[in-house]
Amino acid sequence: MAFFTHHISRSFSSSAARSVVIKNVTIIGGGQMGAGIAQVAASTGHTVTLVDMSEDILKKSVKGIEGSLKRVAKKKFAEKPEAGEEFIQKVLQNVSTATDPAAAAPTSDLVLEAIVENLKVKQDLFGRLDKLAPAHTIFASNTSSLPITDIASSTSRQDRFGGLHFFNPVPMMKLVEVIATPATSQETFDSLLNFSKALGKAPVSCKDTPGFIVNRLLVPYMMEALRLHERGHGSKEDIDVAMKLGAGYPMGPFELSDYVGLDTMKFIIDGWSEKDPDNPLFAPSELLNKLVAEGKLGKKTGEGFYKYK
Ligand SMILES: C[C@H](O)CC(=O)SCCNC(=O)CCNC(=O)[C@H](O)C(C)(C)COP(=O)(O)OP(=O)(O)OC[C@H]1O[C@@H](n2cnc3c(N)ncnc32)[C@H](O)[C@@H]1OP(=O)(O)O
Ligand SMILES: NC(=O)c1ccc[n+]([C@@H]2O[C@H](COP(=O)([O-])OP(=O)(O)OC[C@H]3O[C@@H](n4cnc5c(N)ncnc54)[C@H](O)[C@@H]3O)[C@@H](O)[C@H]2O)c1
Repeated sequence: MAFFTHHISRSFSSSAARSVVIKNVTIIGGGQMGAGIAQVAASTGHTVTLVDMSEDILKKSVKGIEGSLKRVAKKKFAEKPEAGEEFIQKVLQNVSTATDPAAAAPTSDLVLEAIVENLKVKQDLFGRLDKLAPAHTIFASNTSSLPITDIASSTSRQDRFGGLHFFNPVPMMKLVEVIATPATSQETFDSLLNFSKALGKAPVSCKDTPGFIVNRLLVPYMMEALRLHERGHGSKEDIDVAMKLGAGYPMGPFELSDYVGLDTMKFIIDGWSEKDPDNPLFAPSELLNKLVAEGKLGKKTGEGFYKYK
């Protein structure tokens, strides 16, 4: 517990009494992250509406949630498969889907966005949501790299807007970065923090700076691995083995890039490079650009640096 208090302390006094208790959640974007967050929120007793652009995508999202729940249940209820099946059905009952945010936003305590990593698209979405959601509803973004302040600027509720940055795969990764902008109220921050804890996650507090904590360190490292390979200084297989066995990472940088999604990697590095073109840590990679142009986006499309069946 000391861990939380140490990391979460902020510079102004707490007024948690007035923070919103988050029960009904709308998650926009049913991709790897949105589906994972929906799963964890539903597993911890929240009512979730998952929103994406088509019924087909949503069917795939729910199938993914079911598959992941089976993996969780296999371990959690190893001795009692019937209890595992009951758990899966109970969790799935907490998840409904919609192709229009208007279906759920009016009754949501929290609207969390996990759509494509594009500022304009995120701003348009929140601008529209601002008119649909009641005053108490908190908005949050799962962005990897964009300033929360910029995303929030399309709404009239900057005080009820923050960042909630989850990690892939959401059911397994314990960390959530909770981001307050200078305009985020203490009540909103407390609500997001308490929500993260209710999901069983370990939250840390981050300033609204590019990449927050993890990505500011992790993405330059992953890009540096690409550049090392591009210079001919190591095969991707050897670099992956080296970082797993020599540095204790669970995945090598190429495996992890494929896992994150090469489109997301490119969005992140292009955005940072545009803002800080002289920073060599943000220099683009021709190999990454080529793979993305070919639609090889990593595990989610079946091929990236490696092939997946
Ligand atoms: C860019 C963004 O903004 C920020 C980010 O997210 S950066 C990315 C952060 N993520 C990481 O760094 C992930 C690094 N990788 C890992 O931690 C591990 O490789 C891993 C947890 C993904 C998988 O573990 P690993 O032991 O390597 O592989 P694997 O044998 O497939 O999985 C072990 C168990 O984990 C569990 N598991 C893995 N993925 C799961 C999922 N999606 N759902 C449920 N359970 C899962 C399962 O119980 C699995 O056992 P099973 O195969 O019997 O079902
Ligand atoms: N992949 C990661 O490791 C990771 C980790 C943390 C945060 N993020 C961030 O989370 C967000 C989503 O990433 P992802 O990996 O889940 O991407 P993804 O490509 O797997 O999924 C994105 C989903 O959003 C949907 N979508 C796009 N625009 C939409 C809109 N206007 N309305 C509704 N749905 C829309 C797409 O159809 C797709 O299903 C990005 O901002 C990314 O930077 C990614």
